[in-house]
Amino acid sequence: MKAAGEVSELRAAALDMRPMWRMGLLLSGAIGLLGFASTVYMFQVYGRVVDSRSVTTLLMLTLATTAAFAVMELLDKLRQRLFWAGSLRFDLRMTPRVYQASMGVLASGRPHSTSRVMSDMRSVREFFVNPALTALFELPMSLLALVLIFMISPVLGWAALFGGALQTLVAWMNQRISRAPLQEAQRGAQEAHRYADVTLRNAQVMHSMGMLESVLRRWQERQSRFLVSQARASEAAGALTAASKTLQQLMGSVLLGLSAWLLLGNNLAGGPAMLIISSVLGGRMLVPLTQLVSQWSAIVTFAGAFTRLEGLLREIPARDRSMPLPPPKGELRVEQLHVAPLGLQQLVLRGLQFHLTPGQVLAVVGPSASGKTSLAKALLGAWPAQAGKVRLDGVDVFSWDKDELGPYLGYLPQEVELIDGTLAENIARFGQPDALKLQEAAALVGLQEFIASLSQGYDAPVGRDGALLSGGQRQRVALARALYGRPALVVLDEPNSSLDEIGEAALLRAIGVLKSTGTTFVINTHRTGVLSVSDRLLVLREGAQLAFGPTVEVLQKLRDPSGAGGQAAAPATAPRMLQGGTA
Ligand SMILES: Nc1ncnc2c1ncn2[C@@H]1O[C@H](COP(=O)(O)OP(=O)(O)OP(=O)(O)O)[C@@H](O)[C@H]1O
Repeated sequence: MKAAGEVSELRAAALDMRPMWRMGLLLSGAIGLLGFASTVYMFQVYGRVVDSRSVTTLLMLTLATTAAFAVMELLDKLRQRLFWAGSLRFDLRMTPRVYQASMGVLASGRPHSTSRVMSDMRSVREFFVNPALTALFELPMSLLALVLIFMISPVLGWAALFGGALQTLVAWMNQRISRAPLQEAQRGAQEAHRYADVTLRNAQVMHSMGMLESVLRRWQERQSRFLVSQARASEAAGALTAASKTLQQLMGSVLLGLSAWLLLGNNLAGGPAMLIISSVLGGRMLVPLTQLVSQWSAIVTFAGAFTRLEGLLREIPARDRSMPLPPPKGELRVEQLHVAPLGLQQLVLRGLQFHLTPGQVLAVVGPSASGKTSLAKALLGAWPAQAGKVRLDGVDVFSWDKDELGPYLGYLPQEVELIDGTLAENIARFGQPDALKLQEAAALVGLQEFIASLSQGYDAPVGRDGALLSGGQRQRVALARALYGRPALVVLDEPNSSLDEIGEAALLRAIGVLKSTGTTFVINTHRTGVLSVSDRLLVLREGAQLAFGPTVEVLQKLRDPSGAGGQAAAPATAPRMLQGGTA
């Protein structure tokens, strides 16, 4: 929860641009004042020129007014540029942070649309250059116009104020009427977006199993729901936008009529010129309000996007970069760890407690859904602990800055994800590839021959999601990425699921090599091969720690809880235990 009075990151970023807002206000003031040039011109023509009948005066006044309009145009362009630059600055500052938060939610496995988040970011960025924002900056000029009308005649002033109140009422009604359909349209858009995202990710499965048509039908249903509510929302907002424009025009005529009436009764100071001036001022006064009404859907879209982004950033807080920590050595301590998936309350791990020294290999076993992947996510700091801690060299991994900690961690997820790019880029985690480290990682997982056989070698593309590689090759590349640079802690989630015998032998060899140089391993597995290189064994069941200790001892205990059996029989129990049995 956000503490009372605490400013959200987005608001803070906008507030940090105070000089730009101030300049925007100043420019809007100047533009607004110059906008009165036509009124002044009119006043002067009716007064000075008509009285003096001087063509020179008329010419000079015309020139001065034209110059005023030229300057106004220039200032308007300047203001546009200022807000464009502001939107760019805001975007450059906040997009990486929003992207990181979005990735954080994605990593948690929750349904989430990054493209929706990016479209929210675009809505916020584009609001900087929306006429509604300019209208907000021009509101002080409305006030000035009102004061001038009051100065001409209080009767006109009150009439203008009444018009302003009516226009505000229209804006309020607009907000009331269009809020629900606009929100519904936004929700619909979000749902259609998310659905499109998910289906795009699963295009291969859909295509090969002929699911395309039914999926398309479902998407169309969502899309048409969104389009209908959008049309409803625009219709609701549109009706009042027309009313607001009519009101603005009517205002000019009402003030003109009232001024004429005042003039007939000799109650209008300034004479006939004031007829036109008050009418023009009345119209001008309502311009920003009309603009706000006509841009209402943009305002609602902006507000919705802003609130959603604030929620996202609150959920995935920025990590503290203030104190760089020394590189970890790989001492892993898990203390009374309770974990729930990111954003949820339901615990999937309860009370885990173990300790690994640098260079130790831990095998984590347990039946499906016992919490192995959840533990991997918690160890990497992707899921926060609800209670307890995961400490790497004594430091809580969740609060450790990911960019700082990342190079010291290796992770092979259960579902291998490669990124469109070259082999070198993927293995080197898209950083500046180091030739020696690349070769070492490739050799460790037995990939060097395959890479040498490629005409482009390390520069060969892997394709989208690694589509140009076989399943086993993808897993080896991902494994090489996890081992690149000899991280202090490597977490492997089912590393041998797509490996053949040679691949598995290479994996066990790689673990042996890096273990001897101090890398700590945590390996989730359903297969027994890994047990031959593991020092410790953790058995999970339904999110709880069933056993932890030296591999042979745990196996022994599981086989013979009374402690009567011999050690030699232990490995034979492994296959059953990996399926979820305890003996
Ligand atoms: N993102 C999530 N949201 C909600 N529940 C989740 C999420 N991820 C996992 N779970 C739940 O957490 C529990 C443990 O899942 P986990 O993936 O950690 O098991 P596992 O031991 O790795 O299973 P497997 O061997 O099948 O991969 C399951 O009951 C699962 O439903």
